[in-house]
Amino acid sequence: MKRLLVVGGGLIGIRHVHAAQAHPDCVLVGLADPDRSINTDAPRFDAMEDVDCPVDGVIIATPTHLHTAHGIQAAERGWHMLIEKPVAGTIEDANLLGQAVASAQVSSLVGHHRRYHNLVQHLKSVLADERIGQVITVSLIWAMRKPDAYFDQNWRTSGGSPVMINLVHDIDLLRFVIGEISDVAALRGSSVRGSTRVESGAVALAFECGATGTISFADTAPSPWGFEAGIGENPNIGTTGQDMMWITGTKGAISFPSMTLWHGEDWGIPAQQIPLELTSNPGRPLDAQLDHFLAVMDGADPLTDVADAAQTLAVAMKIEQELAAQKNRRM
Ligand SMILES: NC(=O)C1=CN([C@@H]2O[C@H](COP(=O)(O)OP(=O)(O)OC[C@H]3O[C@@H](n4cnc5c(N)ncnc54)[C@H](OP(=O)(O)O)[C@@H]3O)[C@@H](O)[C@H]2O)C=CC1
Ligand SMILES: O=C1CO[C@H](CO)[C@@H](O)[C@@H]1O
Repeated sequence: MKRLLVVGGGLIGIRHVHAAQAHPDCVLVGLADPDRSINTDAPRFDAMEDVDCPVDGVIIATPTHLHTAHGIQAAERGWHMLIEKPVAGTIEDANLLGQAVASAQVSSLVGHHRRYHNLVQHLKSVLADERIGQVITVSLIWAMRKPDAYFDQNWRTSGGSPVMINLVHDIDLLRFVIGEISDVAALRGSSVRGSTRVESGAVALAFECGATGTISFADTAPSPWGFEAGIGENPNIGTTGQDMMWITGTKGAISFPSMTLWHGEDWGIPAQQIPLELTSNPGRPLDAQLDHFLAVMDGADPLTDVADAAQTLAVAMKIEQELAAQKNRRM
């Protein structure tokens, strides 16, 4: 039975608390968070430093800029760690964390939980099996309207760019199913809320395999299109079941998450829809991620560790830097 600690009990941390409490192979030793108003029956600590009981692994779900400090502390105490995404607030911080993990010889896993969704894994194998030939293009939309309160007087007020909070998931998804990203360019959208942070924009991507892609994103536009809306994986976000990603290749195309597969020839012949057998969903990605974290603590290879997640972060940071250098476009 693995002893788990959760640090940070906000929007995602409390979901980790519930997942750990429900898991038969681990016991939650506590939640460390200074906010005593959090509604939980887990044993409480005000800070990670106060934890005085044995711990095997920690889930770090604090604001992004604190991941490195908490991760280094965990490594020094010999605890394996699951760190929420993005792995750190800067590349320098990610490298420091990577060094601490390596020198303490503990395992790390980063919370890019979409990798555990069975449809994502199915898409990865469809592309790897070249069911659409060689990937040529990908178009992805992530657009939702987050409530104003989400950004009100907290760490997201100025640091809450959807690139670091949300696109980092999409970037990781693209790396996972298509391959490494070699180049990016980005344009900043208009500010609707009047904030200084990025709110929306457009990104162009080049992949090492030769494919190119685009991402349109906004946290100011209520829309049916986005991973969470399409998949229904986040209890706070309404599900529409609509596609949010369209991939073309030399032999056909596929849209996601409907996994609608098309085969085509030349322009005179309409593309044909090909039935694809889908396996039933084995469970929620956050639970599957926890299963994997427990295995990683026993020596399994992590699906994405600090070093791998730092590559996703590097792409997000490059986009963020390009956008930060541009003025808000006016409506
Ligand atoms: N994988 C996923 O689907 C998701 C991942 N995330 C990631 O998780 C992280 C947290 O995001 P989110 O849950 O939205 O943020 P929240 O602000 O909702 O939660 C963060 C919590 O950490 C607490 N906290 C702050 N400082 C400390 C500290 N030193 N020690 C212990 N606890 C502390 C905060 O307390 P207080 O409010 O009092 O400051 C708050 O309760 C981010 O990196 C984010 O990108 C977020 C959402 C979903
Ligand atoms: O990491 C995340 C943070 O923002 C979104 C909404 O709060 C989540 O769905 C997402 O997975």
